[in-house]
Amino acid sequence: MKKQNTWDIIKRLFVIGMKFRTWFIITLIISIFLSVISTYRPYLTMQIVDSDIIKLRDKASMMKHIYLLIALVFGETILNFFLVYFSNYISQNVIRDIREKLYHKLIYFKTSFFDKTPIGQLVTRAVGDVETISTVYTDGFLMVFGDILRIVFVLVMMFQVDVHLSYISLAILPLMVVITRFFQKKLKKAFSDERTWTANQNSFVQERLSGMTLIQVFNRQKAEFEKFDQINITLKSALLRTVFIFSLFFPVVELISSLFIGFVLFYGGYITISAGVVIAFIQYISMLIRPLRQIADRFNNIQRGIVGAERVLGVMDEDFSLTNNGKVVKHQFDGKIEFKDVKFSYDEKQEVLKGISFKVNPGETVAIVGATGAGKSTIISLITRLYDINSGKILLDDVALKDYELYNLRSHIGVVLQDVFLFHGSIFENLSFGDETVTLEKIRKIAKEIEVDDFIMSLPGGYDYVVRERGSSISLGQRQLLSFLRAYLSDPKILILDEATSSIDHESEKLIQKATEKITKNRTSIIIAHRLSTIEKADKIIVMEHGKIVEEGKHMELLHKNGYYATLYKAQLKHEVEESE
Ligand SMILES: Nc1ncnc2c1ncn2[C@@H]1O[C@H](COP(=O)(O)OP(=O)(O)OP(=O)(O)O)[C@@H](O)[C@H]1O
Repeated sequence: MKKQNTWDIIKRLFVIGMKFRTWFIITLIISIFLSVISTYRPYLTMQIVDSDIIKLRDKASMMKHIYLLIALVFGETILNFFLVYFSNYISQNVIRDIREKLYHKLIYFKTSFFDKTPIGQLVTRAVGDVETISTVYTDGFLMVFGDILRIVFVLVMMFQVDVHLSYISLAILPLMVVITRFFQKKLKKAFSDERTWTANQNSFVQERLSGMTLIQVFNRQKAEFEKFDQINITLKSALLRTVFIFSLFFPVVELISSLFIGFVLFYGGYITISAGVVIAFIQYISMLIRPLRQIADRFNNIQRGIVGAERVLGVMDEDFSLTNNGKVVKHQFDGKIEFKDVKFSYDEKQEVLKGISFKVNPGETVAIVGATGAGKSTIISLITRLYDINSGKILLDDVALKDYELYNLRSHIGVVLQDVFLFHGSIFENLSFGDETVTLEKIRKIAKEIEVDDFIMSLPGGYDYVVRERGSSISLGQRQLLSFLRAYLSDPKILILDEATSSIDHESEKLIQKATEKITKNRTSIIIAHRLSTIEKADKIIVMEHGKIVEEGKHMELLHKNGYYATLYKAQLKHEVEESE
């Protein structure tokens, strides 16, 4: 993430906020009115005390001024309400926009970005950090403008009331500026630490909650708790540092304010200034300190918002989306796939595919087998263009994969991934997956074809049955069946099936076998095979080892060869026999 200049961030946030310029202007006008009204109040009080009460003893004039004072107080209250409401209205709209843009950006990022970035960190960016940006608007531009305006008006009024006292009071300004700057610097670092450790904690908790079963079966609760505790302690220290700075700042400001008021009282008594002037000045000093302190306070919040904005804008500035320069758009594919000397690595360290070449003719079913880590699933990721290859060529119907428009390409490929992912929601929602053209009737028709309708209907509520997060409320086999149905629904020309390695119950296994036969018919299918039945019936078997193809052919041919495949097959067969005993 690039480091950004604070002013650049402020400028960018200002530009984003300008979308709501009408509200900005309305709030600005309210702010001006408020400054005028509030600074006129002490002046009026002075008039009531000095002129109406002490000098003239004019009851009628006093009542007139008191009514005006009451009107001003009410007016101020109403305007304050609108000021707070409108500035929050602007900020909530702005952050809604930012959230939308960020999420939009994220869902188009390429897979490698998510490989490298902890999900918890992204959750912090998308939720917590965005939230802090709102303070830039609620406490930011408009409020600071209002505060500055109030300071100017207060100074003008002070000079109207008493020039000498005004000069004395002016000394407060540089003092406050120095103190504020000092605390501000300390706070910037504290905020940054605070956000970093919040993100760390989020990522840790998110990951551990996802892997809770693992933690529990391995009895790692204590060790994991200790790790969490360590992060928690650091986060607490970071938060306490912020609190410490704040706790010191406010009493110091209060102290200065009290000292100045005391001095005005002393000076007023000493050179016998009128009571009204003293009363007005006491109010003016508070009115001067309040915006000064608020500005400091607001700057702190703005600072926090800017730190958040820096992180959020940083993610938004990154361009991690997969290049989609392909122009070829097809409505119909034959389904011929060809790999020509494809080399690929996830990172610079290790080449995962070391020159893979094979061909799948339209309508064929090809099984890919090999030991774990051989690179089988990687082939799937490359066909679906989750990653781009380093060298070589992948052709689909004789056109290079990257020459196809990406979303058009993916719309013709159906995928059943090894790790079936279901979202929290009904079975129907999981199957239609946001495609509004998919109706329940259509789903049921297809489900019947691959014989999974009965199983779905046997769940409480049938297609309305709500699957818990990640599909944890249904069995692995059932999840796979749903995943089959999801892939089959779009009637893809190419089907890619990454069979789960984990064994599943006999009933689901049978259903999956039947479904596989059905859905691979009349379409090009690539199956990362772990089951013997799939392997035997395949038109071709590709055997992989350490990122290379070591054998290729039909089941019987490969068995007769008595090479790597035969060894793998026999090992699997033995395993299956042992399991069934
Ligand atoms: N996202 C990733 N980032 C970095 N390396 C990866 C990533 N995914 C896989 N690898 C590495 O690439 C190699 C091939 O992995 P791949 O998942 O393709 O193997 P596989 O043959 O499908 O294994 P399995 O049968 O266990 O699924 C492995 O060494 C693995 O560690």
